[in-house]
Amino acid sequence: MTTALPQRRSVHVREVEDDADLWALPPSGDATVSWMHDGRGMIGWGEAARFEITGPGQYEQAARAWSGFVSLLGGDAASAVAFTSFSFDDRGRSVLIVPQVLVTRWENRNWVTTIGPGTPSRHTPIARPGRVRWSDGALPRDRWRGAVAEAVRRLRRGELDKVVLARDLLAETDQPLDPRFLLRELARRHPQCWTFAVDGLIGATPEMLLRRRGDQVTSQVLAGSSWSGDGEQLLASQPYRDEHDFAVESLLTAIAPHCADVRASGPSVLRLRNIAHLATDVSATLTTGVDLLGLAAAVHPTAAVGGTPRRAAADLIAELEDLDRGRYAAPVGWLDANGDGELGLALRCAQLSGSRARLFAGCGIVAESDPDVEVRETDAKFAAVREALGA
Ligand SMILES: C=C(O[C@H]1C=CC=C(C(=O)O)[C@@H]1O)C(=O)O
Repeated sequence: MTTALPQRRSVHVREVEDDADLWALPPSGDATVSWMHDGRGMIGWGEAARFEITGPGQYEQAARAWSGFVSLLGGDAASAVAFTSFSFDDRGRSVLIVPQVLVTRWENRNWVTTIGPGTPSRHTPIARPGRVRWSDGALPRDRWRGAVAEAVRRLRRGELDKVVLARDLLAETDQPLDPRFLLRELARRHPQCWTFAVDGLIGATPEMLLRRRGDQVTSQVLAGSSWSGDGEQLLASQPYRDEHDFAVESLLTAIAPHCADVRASGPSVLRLRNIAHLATDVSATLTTGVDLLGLAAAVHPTAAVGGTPRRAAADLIAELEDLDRGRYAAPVGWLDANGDGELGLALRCAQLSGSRARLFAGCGIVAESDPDVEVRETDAKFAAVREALGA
């Protein structure tokens, strides 16, 4: 684990009357973090602390790092928040960032929390990316279609029940990418989604993996998608319902040891700008006192991003996908000093680096899946970031 954890820090909270463009508040795109949903949420900048975590046990390592920082803050910890984004698996790097300045917007009121003295930095205007050039990622479209066809063969042979395969797409822009630009465009187009930014991973995810408030846990499982029509046809399709049920079942099984009074209601249809999903709402009461990160360790990867059985799906993904998922499709969000917070799945997102963006999109595959339909489903999922980049 690498850490930037300076001396004891103090926290200041004040309310500001300001309905300025929230996305223009960070002085630059670098080190901007966000978690916004329908005009509410948090945006921050600067780093009061940063933890980078690698290897096995990333959730436990992150929990230790965060509780160490919280005890350093002492009585001030109540208003501190960390933004986090996990690696999809143990091979990657997870990150936990405590912003120096945090603006929380709720019911049209803004609170600003500052940790430490804050370093004044020059404000740069939000920059547009200019022209965008597109190229293939790890697998060109037709080879990825072939990978899906092979997965379907294995599913039909009964080797597993469901697998989620993903592909990437590369964008190169005239100007260095400004995360604030992409965030603003995503938030404008996808108010129902959580517009997130952590360490250059930027997106607008529709999927709330886990929300913990005291002993209450909620989740909304998404799986089974349609980009045409109003999505009602998903409810009538047994393969889509099966694809969905595997994802719900994986979440329910993983939280069961920690919870009582588990309720699942669905599926219903969640209609988004470019796509519709089957959605099931889950709520439960915690009985073991496990914190948000402990729950994430238990549930990730659900079959919305991995598959069923989990081990067989992981093996098939490694064999067929040919992709480093990085932090795509893993938990992303925020946590507080009480172990409460929200973690979505990092979907409809891109990893930014200078003038380059790597976009990710995946699909749940079952024995009845049609590879051509799955390719078009990834196109519909890429559209969230593609449209925002091209704005
Ligand atoms: C893996 C992705 O979506 C998941 C979430 C909703 C619907 C999904 C689907 O229908 O395949 C996926 O399980 C993605 O957007 O990259």
